[in-house]
Amino acid sequence: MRWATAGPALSAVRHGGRLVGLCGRAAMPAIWGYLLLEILIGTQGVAAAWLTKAVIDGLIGRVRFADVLWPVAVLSLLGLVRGVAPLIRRYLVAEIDRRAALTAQDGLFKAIERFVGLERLEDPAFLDRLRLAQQSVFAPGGFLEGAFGILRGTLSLVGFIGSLALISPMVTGIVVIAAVPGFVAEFRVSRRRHKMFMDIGPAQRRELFYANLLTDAQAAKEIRLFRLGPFLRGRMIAERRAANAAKRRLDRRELGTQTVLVLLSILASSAGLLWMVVAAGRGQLTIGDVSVFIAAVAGTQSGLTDLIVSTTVAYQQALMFEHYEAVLRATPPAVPASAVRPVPALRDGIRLRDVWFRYSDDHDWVLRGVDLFIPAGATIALIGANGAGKSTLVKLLCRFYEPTRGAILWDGTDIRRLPHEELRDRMGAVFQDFMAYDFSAADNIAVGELSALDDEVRLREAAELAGIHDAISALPRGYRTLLTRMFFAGPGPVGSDVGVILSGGQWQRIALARAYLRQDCDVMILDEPSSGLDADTEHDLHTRLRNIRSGRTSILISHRLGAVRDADLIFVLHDGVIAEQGTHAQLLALDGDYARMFSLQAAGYQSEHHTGERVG
Ligand SMILES: Nc1ncnc2c1ncn2[C@@H]1O[C@H](COP(=O)(O)OP(=O)(O)OP(=O)(O)O)[C@@H](O)[C@H]1O
Repeated sequence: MRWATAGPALSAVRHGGRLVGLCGRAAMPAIWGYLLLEILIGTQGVAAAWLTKAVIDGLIGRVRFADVLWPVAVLSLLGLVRGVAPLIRRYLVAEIDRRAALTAQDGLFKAIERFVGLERLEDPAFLDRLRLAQQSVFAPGGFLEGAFGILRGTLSLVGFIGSLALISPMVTGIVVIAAVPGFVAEFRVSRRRHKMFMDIGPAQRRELFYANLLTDAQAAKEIRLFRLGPFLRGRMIAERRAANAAKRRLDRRELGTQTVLVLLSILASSAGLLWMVVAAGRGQLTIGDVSVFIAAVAGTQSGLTDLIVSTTVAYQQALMFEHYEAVLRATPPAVPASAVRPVPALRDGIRLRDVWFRYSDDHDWVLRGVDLFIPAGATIALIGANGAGKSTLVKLLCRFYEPTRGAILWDGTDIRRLPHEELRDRMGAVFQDFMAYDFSAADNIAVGELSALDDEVRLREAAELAGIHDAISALPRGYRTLLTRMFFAGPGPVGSDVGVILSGGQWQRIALARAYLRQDCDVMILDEPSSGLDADTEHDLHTRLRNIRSGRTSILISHRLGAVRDADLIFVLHDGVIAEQGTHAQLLALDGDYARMFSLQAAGYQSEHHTGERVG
């Protein structure tokens, strides 16, 4: 993967434009309001200083009461701006932040959906980047706050520096020059902080992993039985300590730099005030001038600090947004709906032509030139030892990975040339590691085919076929019962129902019900669909599947050879190639691996049967 390599400052400017664009798309009216307020806030300080001078000079010059009344009235109005504008600004900032973060988050997850396969989600470097990208959904709001802070600071500075320059160009020069090291130092710290966040990313992700593990109900059994708590907690704390050490180093450096800068700035303003006392003593300044001078020195200093802080915030957020942009760059572009051609129904069959596959260059080959043909309408079985590559092969069929060499042809067309979503729409599957979602029973079945989400009849039909309807009906809220104890079923804790936990076999039936929702699909993949089922249900499952799927293509993976013997074709995967293929009878006659495994399993059942008889 190629990440951006442009200089940080340049890329910050580039990202800045995009961040503002994103904020604009999310909350344009609020941005205009915010801008107006910043202009008001940025200019009111200078206006107040000059109005104060007018009042003081007017009073000393003994002008008419009416002549000082208008500056006093405007000063009161400015007081109102000073009091209320920051409150409204806070609301607008929060609103822009919320909206922009929502837009950014939506964009990020839409981009993640566009990944065709699983490789990225198994790449630690990408996952580190993704975590930072998730954090950077708040960057647009933060950047705008920084950018508008720069505007506010600049407006205020122009006014104060101008006022100061009118009274003493020399003092102005000293105060401004004293601020330059601050800018340089803050930029450096920002860059270091950004790099530090990238460096500690993996440690933070591991810490989160341990923290989640320690509170995960599923992991709790082993954690308690094997007394893993202190061990995992120790690792979690070690990761946190490592991250803390990196943060502490930077904080100390920042503390030192900032202390020096503050001293420099105090020195500059003290020099200015000293000059003012001398000049006022010589009668070169009026009392009004003195009041403007004092306000201008303070205003210039706070304006410069504001400017430095705002620039740093904007810069940091822009750097942070690089992660967001990098994830978006890594995703394939969205395909316009008009350009998508539907995948035609399978007529002839699926052919794997000399398929080689390994998960990455660092991994061994899993498949080493697999050639096989799955005729349309046939039930084929895939068998082989643990790790032989059976699940990998079906993952390739679903385009979760691409073959490293060779091709998979859908009626003669390379599946890489077919739109992956349409291809997957033609498939149903029960994966070996199917998901148990923390949803209701209805939702857990409907995930197999979302068009059935609110269709109780279809959901019930699928559940009946999978033999789980009765169990679901008996739950406290039937199909609406949550199949988790992570959440409340109702809106709040008091009086709300909590969910239930299903058994492993019941979950397997839920997964089957999902697949039944797609019973009309072209290709059904069943990867160990019956491993958790009792003997009766397993038999029932295979009979039902045979009847429902009769005439449709099915791929069955199972270690229980009794379950696959009725398949039209059985493929034995060994050492990354198809070592044997044929019907059950043909493979028994061949007397190879299949025959050996089958007799071994059959002998196991036989001996148990005999042992049982003896005991009985
Ligand atoms: N995502 C992955 N990344 C790297 N290696 C993987 C990945 N998934 C599987 N493997 C490796 O690929 C090989 C084949 O695994 P696969 O799950 O396809 O085997 P299988 O035949 O389905 O095994 P089983 O009968 O145990 O389910 C194994 O050596 C496994 O370690």
